[in-house]
Amino acid sequence: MATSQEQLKQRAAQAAFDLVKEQLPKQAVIGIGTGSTVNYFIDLLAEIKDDIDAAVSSSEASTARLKQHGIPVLDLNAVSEVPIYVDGADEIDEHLRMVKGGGGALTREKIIAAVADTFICIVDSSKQVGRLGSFPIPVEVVPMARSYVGREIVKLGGDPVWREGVVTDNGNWIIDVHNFDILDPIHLEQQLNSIVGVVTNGLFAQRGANIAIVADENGIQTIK
Ligand SMILES: O=C[C@H](O)[C@H](O)[C@H](O)COP(=O)(O)O
Repeated sequence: MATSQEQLKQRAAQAAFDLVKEQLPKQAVIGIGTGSTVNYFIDLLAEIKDDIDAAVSSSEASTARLKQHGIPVLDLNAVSEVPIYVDGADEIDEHLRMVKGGGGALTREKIIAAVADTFICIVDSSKQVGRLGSFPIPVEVVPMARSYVGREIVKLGGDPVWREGVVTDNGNWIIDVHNFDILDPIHLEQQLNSIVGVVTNGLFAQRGANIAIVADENGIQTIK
């Protein structure tokens, strides 16, 4: 019987958990991303909650799940070192650059990723792409700038679609940008960031992952 996508996500989370158990220093703070794949990881992390100091979390949803398991969550401002950050992705390429933010958590994710020494990305193989951009690029905007940012995105060649009704944990809105032809993800990430009113965007190219754990039908592939 074919392995379901949920089973693959679970396997990727298990492989990351095994790696974290081996590599995370005792009583360290671990960075936790957001999404259905990371949820499996959080559930496993509960097994070693006494061996870690606490977590820093990229969303209210992950914070709630961590706390349900009795894992303390610290404000990032109280933390100077995050040795390992574990998160999923919507797309990942061979250089471990990613598109993230399908769940709207991109800004806090990018902040924790910036602090972390090692970013471990956990995905099922459907997230692997030759070129980023089939998944629309999420852009978090200050609400009053939505239309302006949309017009600027059109000038860059993208088709902006407002994710109407969604408010991020930071009180902002999301624009999903379709049809970008992404030849240089780092350049586009910078261009999007330089539009006034943009808080952050879901291209994780300047700071990609250090390790990708990819689960497919045949097992686990670890890419560094
Ligand atoms: O905002 C959400 C995050 O960037 C997620 O890490 C990403 O959308 C992948 O989520 P999932 O593991 O549910 O596919």
